[in-house]
Amino acid sequence: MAKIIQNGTIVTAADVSRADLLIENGIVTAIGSDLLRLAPQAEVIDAAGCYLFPGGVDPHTHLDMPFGGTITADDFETGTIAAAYGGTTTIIDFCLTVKGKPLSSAIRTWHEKARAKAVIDYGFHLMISEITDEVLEELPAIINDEGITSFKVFMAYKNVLQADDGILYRTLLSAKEHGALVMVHAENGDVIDYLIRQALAAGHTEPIYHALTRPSVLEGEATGRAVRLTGLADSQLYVVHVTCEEAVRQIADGRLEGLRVWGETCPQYLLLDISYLEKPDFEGAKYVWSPPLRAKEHQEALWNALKNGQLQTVGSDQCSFNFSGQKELGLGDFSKIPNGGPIIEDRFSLLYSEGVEKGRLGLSQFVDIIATRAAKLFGIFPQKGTIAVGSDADIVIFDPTVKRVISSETHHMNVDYNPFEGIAVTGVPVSVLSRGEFIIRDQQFVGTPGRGNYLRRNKFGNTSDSLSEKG
Ligand SMILES: NC(=O)NCCC(=O)O
Ligand SMILES: [Zn+2]
Ligand SMILES: [Zn+2]
Repeated sequence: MAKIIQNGTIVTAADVSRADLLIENGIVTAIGSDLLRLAPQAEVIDAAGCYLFPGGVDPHTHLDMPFGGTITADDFETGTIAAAYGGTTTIIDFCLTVKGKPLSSAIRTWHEKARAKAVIDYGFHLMISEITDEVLEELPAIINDEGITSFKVFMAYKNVLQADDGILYRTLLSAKEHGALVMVHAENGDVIDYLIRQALAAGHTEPIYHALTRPSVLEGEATGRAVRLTGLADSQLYVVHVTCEEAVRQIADGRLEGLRVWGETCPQYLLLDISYLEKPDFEGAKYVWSPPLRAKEHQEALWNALKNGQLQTVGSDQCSFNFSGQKELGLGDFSKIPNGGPIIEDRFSLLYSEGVEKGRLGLSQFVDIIATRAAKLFGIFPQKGTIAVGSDADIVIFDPTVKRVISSETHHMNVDYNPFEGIAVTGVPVSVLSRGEFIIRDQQFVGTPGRGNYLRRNKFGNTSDSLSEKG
């Protein structure tokens, strides 16, 4: 049945306007006033006092993923339900390949994990565990047949996932040739490996040593190396989970020179700092991410970089492990703490509350960062990431006046803690539509697992928007 959303304020990355929306067959078909003229039978939804945002696009999630000897606590069902509660209607999840096996078998596995469970639409990046000649040969088919047009290469996690510079360079060349975007985890894995072994040999086993063995200079160095290799290959690069001023500077310098380089940060790096890793009773393990949380002054650098466009997106890097039984695998050895945390639900609200409410970001800038830019970079715009005639009706009806306090007692992620426990946020996604269907209505989940569609993404540079993607 057609729907009309009335009396809301529509916010896109381009403008803010008071207008009504007509939704038919899952698509926005008109924006304006007096829309009942066009669809007299439509269900009318009153959004007075609310913003209408495009559904969030989270470009960085790890659901149902084996990592560090365990498997993430959230799968495609719990993870996407939590995402929906939080105002995110599209995710791009990392399909982890298996060493020695064809890429296509990992992709099959990821489809099986997602198909019957996802409640929102989803695409895949490929997270390549080992890049060999065979893997490089397989990439063009993955891009063309699967619509997977971005690959993550690791410069860290030595002896597990790390690729060397030659491999990164060849991946950049292949991406340029076939129309893909290379994503990079930029930390100097060789030096980190040495520092970890030194720390453990000296008997330093606590969570704080996770951060102390991964100093920001090693993220800056690796980021600079990746940016320079991208320039040499005349390719395109997206640096995931940027945490520090040194890395921002490398990305900004590359962009100033006209290189096709973009950067993502995450809520944890904007809001939490290294002191959290020193919490007693091993609680610091809850705050173990790679790269790690940094000294507080880096937060200002990241906010400024978002504001002035040096960084373009905020991903959740959702990668949840329970404290009990999972993070605890690192008791007695910080290097065995599974990396990552549960953020998929709170990414949208945290960025609104800490960004827009606190005057760090404008409304349209918020939409660009939370939805539009990722949709453009990853080849799903304008189907996703905006409110426009012809776009999917993925809409968040957002009340900017309601306040709530984040807590694991009330969150919907399948995990026993929340890293933002006790933080108050202003603004709540009251109702969320995905392709015109309510999946959250009045803060209650009303969707169905399995309704989410797989998104076959456009090649990099294949839409007018990613071609002109400079800003
Ligand atoms: N970021 C993190 O700590 N965990 C997830 C895996 C990754 O993105 O490197
Ligand atoms: Zn990473
Ligand atoms: Zn990640």
